[in-house]
Amino acid sequence: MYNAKTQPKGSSKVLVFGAGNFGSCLASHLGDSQHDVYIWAREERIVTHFNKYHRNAAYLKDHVFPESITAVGPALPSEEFMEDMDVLLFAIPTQFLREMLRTLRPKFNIENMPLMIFVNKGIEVGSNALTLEIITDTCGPEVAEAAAFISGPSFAKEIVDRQPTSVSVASFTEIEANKAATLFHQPHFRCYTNGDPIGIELSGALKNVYAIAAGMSDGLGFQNNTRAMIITRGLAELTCIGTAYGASPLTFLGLAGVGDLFLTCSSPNSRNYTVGFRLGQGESLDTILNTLGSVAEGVTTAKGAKTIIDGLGVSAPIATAIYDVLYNGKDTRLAIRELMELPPSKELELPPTAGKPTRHLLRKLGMEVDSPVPRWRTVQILPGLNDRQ
Ligand SMILES: NC(=O)C1=CN([C@@H]2O[C@H](COP(=O)(O)OP(=O)(O)OC[C@H]3O[C@@H](n4cnc5c(N)ncnc54)[C@H](O)[C@@H]3O)[C@@H](O)[C@H]2O)C=CC1
Ligand SMILES: O=C(CO)COP(=O)(O)O
Repeated sequence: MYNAKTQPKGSSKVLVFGAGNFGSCLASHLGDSQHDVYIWAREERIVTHFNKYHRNAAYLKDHVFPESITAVGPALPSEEFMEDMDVLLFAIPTQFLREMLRTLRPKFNIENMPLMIFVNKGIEVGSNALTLEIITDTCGPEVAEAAAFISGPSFAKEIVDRQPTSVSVASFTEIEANKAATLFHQPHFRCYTNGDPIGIELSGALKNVYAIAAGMSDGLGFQNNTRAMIITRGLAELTCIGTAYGASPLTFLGLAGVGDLFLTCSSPNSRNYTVGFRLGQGESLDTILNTLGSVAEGVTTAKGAKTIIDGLGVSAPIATAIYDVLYNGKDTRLAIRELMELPPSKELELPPTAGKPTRHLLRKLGMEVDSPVPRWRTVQILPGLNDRQ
């Protein structure tokens, strides 16, 4: 029977999966706050180099990590090692997460589960699943219900430079969101909790598609008016898609929604913006992806987003145009022209919150489907859930 491990009052033992930009950055942030941190990398050379020099040989190369952090891998950690952890933090791109969780699941002691935190921002290709569904399929509904999701305007490089930063921390289970927020909260890193993990996940995944659009516009030479239009109309699309999906429209006004949308649509430090910029400048998608050196989740997420948009029957012309540019060879300048030539329409018309995908997901999770918008309240009436420590 599922049981969440009691979290210690002071320092926690944290195992971070993924030694890319964001996994390394979060390991550094937690290591800085006196937590006992381990980082798993799948490349032997990264593990060896990290433990010798306290630097990551492939990502955030200029950063010196706290000496307290230990790199492990490339073999996956043992059952005993993971059971000893208070927190398992996943910073793995969405497309690889299912395989990773499937491999790890037999090593979990479900009766003594560490807090599980996920920071990836994407939709799985093929299944169109959010991370919540991937966790449900691989680890079971109780693990998914207790999982926490961190999202918001947070470039890895700026976090390690201790730039003041804020994020949303969401879970269906309030107590777990609070635990994750407490773990990360620092004077330079504020955490706000949120009870709509589906809305938070959709925000993080879809903003990447709009970041490609904004970059593309800049790459084509359009200026500030155009970028502001894309950000604002992107927010309207994001809110319509999310509301029809069954999330709270208010979630999209938060850090993970408009906050991250604004950040990634307006900075060349965003990989998704960069993909769009280079497309606008005339490079091919293959060349860009072969030389980017890091993941841009918006490229794969555009596929799932298109299927979700079509399935919900909502109007999302920008996301659809990006899908056509990426996968149907549509010319970037033509895409912008066609968007501009659309007939006038109402500025914001929220679809009725049918929430079919959310209802499907909640049923899979074994949760009550009494409201189209999931809230902590819904979770709290389930017997026993509040008793979890
Ligand atoms: N970099 C950033 O500022 C932020 C990134 N994120 C999200 O965090 C997630 C990870 O992003 P980054 O660390 O930036 O990506 P990255 O491209 O810097 O690193 C990717 C990591 O995934 C690992 N990886 C690649 N293939 C794998 C596989 N088959 N199995 C397991 N691991 C594999 C790589 O070894 C590497 O450690 C993404 O979903 C991203 O959207 C979220 C917030 C900020
Ligand atoms: O999500 C991010 C910052 O919040 C990082 O964006 P990119 O993946 O586009 O670099």
